[in-house]
This record gives sequence, C-alpha cells and structure tokens, in this order.
Amino acid sequence: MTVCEAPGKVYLFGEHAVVYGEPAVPAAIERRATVTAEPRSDDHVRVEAEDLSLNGFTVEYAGGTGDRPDVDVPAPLVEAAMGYVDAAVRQARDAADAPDAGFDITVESDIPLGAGLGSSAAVVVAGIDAATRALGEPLDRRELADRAYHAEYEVQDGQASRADTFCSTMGGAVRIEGDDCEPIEAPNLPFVVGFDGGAGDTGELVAGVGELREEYGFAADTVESIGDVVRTGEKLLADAVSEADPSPELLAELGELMDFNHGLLSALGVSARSLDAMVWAARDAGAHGAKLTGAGGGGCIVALDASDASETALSFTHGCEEAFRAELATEGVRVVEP
Ligand SMILES: Nc1ncnc2c1ncn2[C@@H]1O[C@H](COP(=O)(O)OP(=O)(O)O)[C@@H](O)[C@H]1O
Ligand SMILES: C[C@@](O)(CCOP(=O)(O)O)CC(=O)O
Ligand SMILES: [Mg+2]
Repeated sequence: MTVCEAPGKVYLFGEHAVVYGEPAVPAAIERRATVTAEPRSDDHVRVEAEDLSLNGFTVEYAGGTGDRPDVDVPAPLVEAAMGYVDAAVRQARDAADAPDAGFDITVESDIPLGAGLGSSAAVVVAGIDAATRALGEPLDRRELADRAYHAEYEVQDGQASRADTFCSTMGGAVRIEGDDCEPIEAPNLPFVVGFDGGAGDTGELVAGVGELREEYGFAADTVESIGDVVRTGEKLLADAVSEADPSPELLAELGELMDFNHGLLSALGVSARSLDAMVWAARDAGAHGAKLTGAGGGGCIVALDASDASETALSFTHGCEEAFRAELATEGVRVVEP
C-alpha cells in the first residue's frame, strides 16, 4: 500500500490568463489530498472517494433475481466525478509501462472540491505518484508534474495550464508561462481564504473566457492586462526575496495588484455575487487586497491579511461558509507511506 499527499493552491495572480500564455503565480497551501494505491492481482480499478457525493439517484431492479440494479446516474456526472482519478491511473500505467495494472485507490481530501483551490490537481498529482510508486516505478518531480498536467488537459478538453499541477507537485510559490514552469522565492504571505460552500465548473468558465476573448478585442486586452499585473507582481516578489517577513509596503503593493486582478477577472465574467461579497468583506476589514482564486463562478477568494480581522469579518459574511488562514505549503507532493 502506497500513500502520497499533495497540496492545493491559491492564485496570487494570473488564473485564466495563464491558459493563453500569460504568466501566473500560484502558491501551494497546507490543505492536502491523500491518495492510497494498492496494486491488484487483476486489471480492475476500484476507487473509494468519500468526499464525492451525489445529491440523489433512482435505482431500478427486478428484486431478488440477482439482477444488477440499473442506477439512474447520468453518465456525464459519473465521468465528471471520476475523470481525474481515471486519467491519473492511465498516466501511471503508461509511465510504468504496465497497461494492465489494477489498483484499489482511496482518495481523501481536505481541499474543497471545484472551489478554486486546485483539488483536481492535488488528486491527480498524489494519484500518479502513489500509483507509480506502488508499481515500483517512481517518477522524478518534473515528469510527475508533466504527466499530471496531461491528465488535467485531457479531462478539461484541452483547456488547462500547467499551473495547478506544477504548483501541487513542487510546493511553495511557482511561476508558469506556457510550458515554462519554475519554483520562485516568495516570502511567507498571510493568506486568508473565504469559501462560499459552492463550486464553479472549471471547463465551462475557461470556455466562457475563451469565447469573450474571440468576440471582443477588449476582452483579449483584458487577458493581456492580467499578464501585466502578474509581471508587475513578480518583480515586487523578486525584489523582496531577502525579506524574511514581508514588509508592510510589499503587502500593500501586492494587495493593490490582487484587487486589480480581481477587477479584471470580474470583467471577464468569472466572478460571482458571493465571491464579490467576500472580497469586499475582506477589504472592508482592512485586508491589503482580495481576489477570487482559481476558475471562479463560486468557491473561494484569497485575501492578504496578517491580522485576524479579515478571517473574522468573513466568518460573519452572508454567503461565506468557511474562512480560514492558509499557510504556504513549502513541500509539494510527499510520500506518507512508501
Ligand atoms: N476528494 C476527491 N475525491 C475524488 N475526486 C476529487 C476529489 N477532489 C477533487 N476531485 C476531482 O476534482 C474535480 C474538481 O476539480 P475542478 O473542477 O478543477 O476544481 P478545483 O480544482 O478548483 O477544486 C471533482 O469533480 C473531482 O473529479
Ligand atoms: C482557470 C485556470 O487558470 C485555473 C483553474 O483552477 P481551479 O481548477 O479552479 O483550482 C485554469 C487552468 O489554469 O488550467
Ligand atoms: Mg482544478
């Protein structure tokens, strides 16, 4: 039995625009998905994922005849739920040159699903790592990140960047621009996350931005402007590498850029009333800045605030289900049981 765990992430800057080749800076956070892989003697894959739930279904069966019940769960729903684990298993089989390898897989995660904290990437990274190790073919981190990206790319119909999977693999803060992925030095930033209890459909939201970008020149310019925000932000981070703790000036400047980034994402139609409410609650409480994180549509915002004020304000904000401080995960994917 092999167990690996990989972190989720917040975007300091650059989601969505990163899909079109602009740079982005995500940072891994101490919320992890844990995947257990146990090779089987046959070629079947059995997945236990307790955090995935269905809102109800209908079963039809003859009763007592030993018939398999005909479960009325639309195939796309099951595929959406299982797609990432399935793609991770395919990558692991391919990497280990073991096309018939079977596994018992268990997934546990404290990363909210579909909420912009990269639960899919964490599951895929930990899944490929655990499954390849279980087959005695561990991958180096670059190959693991690359295979995890291909798994996400496949499930998201070709609309994925390398950002989430690279960040979850390496940990810390990273910089992504197209195929170019590098860890970067960043001070320990005081991230506060607000979660509305909901989720957004990453594929749909990415496609929506793509359509706007095709239709309007100013939407394409907005995507490029997000790239400019990222380039400005990464210079600030690079200038601050020697700072053990971020200075108040750095936090103020990063916060201003986060606010700007949120405005541009809003213009591209990926914010939501609940996300805007949480962003404003954090700003009103004195956060240096706040923005949605990830695909948007619902899910999480990230604010910068070293004090407790934003977390407290968020916990009293209508529409915010959970507020928590998110520590930087300096270590990426790691082995819990070899
Ligand atoms: N704990 C989990 N168990 C199984 N699958 C998971 C788990 N967490 C996430 N996933 C997969 O990831 C999908 C959500 O990914 P996505 O829509 O990209 O949102 P995000 O990556 O922002 O959380 C889920 O529909 C599911 O397929
Ligand atoms: C919108 C996007 O930039 C980030 C999606 O992040 P998440 O899956 O919502 O955590 C898409 C991508 O980079 O693949
Ligand atoms: Mg995802």
